[in-house]
Amino acid sequence: MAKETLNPFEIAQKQVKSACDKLNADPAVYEILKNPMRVLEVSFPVRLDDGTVKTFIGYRSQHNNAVGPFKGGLRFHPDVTKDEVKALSTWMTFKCSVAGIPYGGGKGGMAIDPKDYSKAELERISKGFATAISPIIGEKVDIPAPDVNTNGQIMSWMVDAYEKVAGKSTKGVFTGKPLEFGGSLARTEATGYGVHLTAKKALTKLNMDVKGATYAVQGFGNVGFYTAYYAHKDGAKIVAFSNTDVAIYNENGIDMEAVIKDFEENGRIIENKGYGKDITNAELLELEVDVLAPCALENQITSENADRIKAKVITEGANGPTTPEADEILFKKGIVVIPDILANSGGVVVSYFEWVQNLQSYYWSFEEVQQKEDALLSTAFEDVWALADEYKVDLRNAAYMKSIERISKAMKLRGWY
Ligand SMILES: NC(=O)C1=CN([C@@H]2O[C@H](COP(=O)(O)OP(=O)(O)OC[C@H]3O[C@@H](n4cnc5c(N)ncnc54)[C@H](O)[C@@H]3O)[C@@H](O)[C@H]2O)C=CC1
Ligand SMILES: O=C(O)CCC(=O)C(=O)O
Repeated sequence: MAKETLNPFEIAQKQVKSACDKLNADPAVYEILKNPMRVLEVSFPVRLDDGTVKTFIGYRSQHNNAVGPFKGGLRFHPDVTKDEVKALSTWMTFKCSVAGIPYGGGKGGMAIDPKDYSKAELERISKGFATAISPIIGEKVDIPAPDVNTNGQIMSWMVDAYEKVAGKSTKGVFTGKPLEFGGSLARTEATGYGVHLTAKKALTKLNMDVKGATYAVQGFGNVGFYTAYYAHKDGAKIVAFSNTDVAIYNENGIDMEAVIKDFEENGRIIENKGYGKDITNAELLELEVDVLAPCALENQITSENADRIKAKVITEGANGPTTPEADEILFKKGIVVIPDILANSGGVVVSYFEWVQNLQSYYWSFEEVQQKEDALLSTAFEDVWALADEYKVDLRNAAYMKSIERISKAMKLRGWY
């Protein structure tokens, strides 16, 4: 057997190829979808607080815009590579399509750790990056948003830099903005809300009740926290969570009211304040739970550990946490994997709502946004579940198949093949 690849772009290509084959799609469809349409690498100088100048490298990958403008986040993380950004942009194309929103896929990033810089430096870096990619982004062209280690403040700096280049007010060029600056209610909560919503739907399909269902959540940032928050709200028992500082297990259920207070006060969980016993991140993945939610980074569930996973449902908050080899093992074990492009699509869905509100300059209530998110995700989940049933494939293949049907029609109508 060939050695398992952990290169996210090779993994993304494998996933697209697998679904194209299962659909018996015209060979031109994979030929077009296997590569991003454009990948921009930029290098720009920033003056640091000590007076020295440092050059930063950034990427923006635009995978496919047959359905609509490119859309997807910007990541600031030391491990960012061009191939990672290409993979993430590929996943965005299929994510937007499976959710039924009018976008293609894009993604960008820089290999930096924001913790290494002062707030003033981070502002100059963010504005420098936005200016450097400004020739290829725009409200109707490519609309970035937050991803790992980026947030509403960073989006606001980027809007400011972009508007200076564009010479006009155009807040809809970035989403994930703070409320006071054109953001949408329910965007902060949106991804985790959807990650839990899709898990709840899978539990129902398995005739299991969400009340009392046990959850383990790996990665406790924006996505992981709100996944646990909404699961807790629905009566589930959060037995474990982790981030880069802690990994905690409590078989009786973690005191979520205390954790929510801690998170809201500090922006993250820095230490284990008696929430349970310390475990490792690897142990968390292998716990006997009803729902496992990997909400951190890629390649967490591989052929190395897939056999030891005991969860009944895996809901992928993160992008790319499971390799294709692991998928096969999990499918054989009967574990339901709700793929990233479906499970975490709530974020881009509400980014879409933010963009629509920006274009109209008319803003909706929290409830209205969340109801609309619920409606889109529920339809997508049911469609993907039915397709998986029809073709006897896993939900990942089914989600790609549903997307490819839509994208290939748009490409055909445009005369691309
Ligand atoms: N923020 C959003 O709206 C969306 C995010 N995603 C994906 O969700 C994932 C998480 O993103 P965010 O929550 O936004 O980022 P974040 O920066 O808010 O949080 C990331 C969390 O993961 C933890 N983490 C990092 N490496 C880890 C490891 N090896 N083990 C355990 N924990 C680890 C960090 O400590 C932090 O708690 C990423 O894959 C991202 O692409 C997907 C869809 C939308
Ligand atoms: O909100 C968005 O536009 C993009 C979110 C994103 O980057 C993702 O879904 O991975």
